[in-house]
Amino acid sequence: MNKSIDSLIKNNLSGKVLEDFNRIYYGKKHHSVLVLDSTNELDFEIAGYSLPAEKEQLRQPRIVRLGLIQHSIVLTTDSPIIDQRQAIFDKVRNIINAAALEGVQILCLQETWSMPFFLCTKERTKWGEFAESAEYGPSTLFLSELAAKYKMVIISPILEVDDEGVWWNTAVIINEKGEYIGKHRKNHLPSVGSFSEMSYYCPGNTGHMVFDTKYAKLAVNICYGRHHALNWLMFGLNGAEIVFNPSATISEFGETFWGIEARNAAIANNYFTCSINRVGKEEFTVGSENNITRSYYGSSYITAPDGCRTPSLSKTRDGLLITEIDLNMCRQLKDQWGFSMTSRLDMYAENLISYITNHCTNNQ
Ligand SMILES: NC(=O)NCCC(=O)O
Repeated sequence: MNKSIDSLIKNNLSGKVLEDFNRIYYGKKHHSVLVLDSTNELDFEIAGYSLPAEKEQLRQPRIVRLGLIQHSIVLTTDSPIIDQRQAIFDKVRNIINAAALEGVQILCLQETWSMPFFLCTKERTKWGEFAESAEYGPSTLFLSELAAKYKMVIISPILEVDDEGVWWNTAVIINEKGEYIGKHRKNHLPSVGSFSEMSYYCPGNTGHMVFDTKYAKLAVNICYGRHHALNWLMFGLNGAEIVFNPSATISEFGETFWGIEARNAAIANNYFTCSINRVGKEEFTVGSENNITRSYYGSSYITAPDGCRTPSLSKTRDGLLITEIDLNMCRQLKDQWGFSMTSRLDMYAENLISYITNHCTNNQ
């Protein structure tokens, strides 16, 4: 089924019933739709919302415009690597230009955006030239120019190869001057079904970094890390106001979880979460005749600390989701719920140490 729940609801409910559904499912504030300047003849979906905070007497709103891009690959995966990458660059440049027109200040791309997700083929050598330097690779250089041109912070998840030739699943952070300011490497690697990424790279060694950018304190939780609640927790403890979850996942793996895990993390950690999933079909020929086909379901969306969320982008189309948020909401929800006071971290730390000690001892 290629219809998202959002489109099914919009096309089958109306009036008071639709209003009640929206209030309960999305939360009270989500439907403030942004008026967009972009023209209609774009060849991708574009949608804009706002997730406002309560007005305060002493603090001005801290309004930031976020942009999430989901896109398919352009050429077939047996095309020359340089052509595949350039075709994706050309598509993404077009969408970033539209994001700039709409005033996007922080933009996030999907997991390993500048290549097909060949990590399902169990092959390495054939695809090795997609791996690139985090600081100086073609994807970083391409986006740095756009970041400086549009004064946009850009999060660029890529396949990194470091100076020792080791691969990592890495999100590069580029600031609004087009400067490389750091990277986060994927903490949790899947070994489930056709997702067996441990044969490609190591679990990340950058911990839970939070990047204090011009517009917000942000962190990145790459794809499979969304299933690990403590992964989300640590970004929050380190001060993140927005956590981006660039992903590449298919319906067979937890599409029912997709709208739950990042939304729950936003509520539990009093920050915004941004869920970006790859979209479109990708076909690989492995060996002489084995073909692998995968379809990614997009459905990117954003959740606020109060649990209100935007509708998802399409399950099948390239898309740009623009959302205007007020970062004051993070503190407002911290004050309202007092999770940092009631969290009992010392108790959990003690119990975790004891579990690990006993568990590891038993396993030796
Ligand atoms: N890229 C990735 O980590 N996919 C794992 C499958 C999932 O967690 O949905």
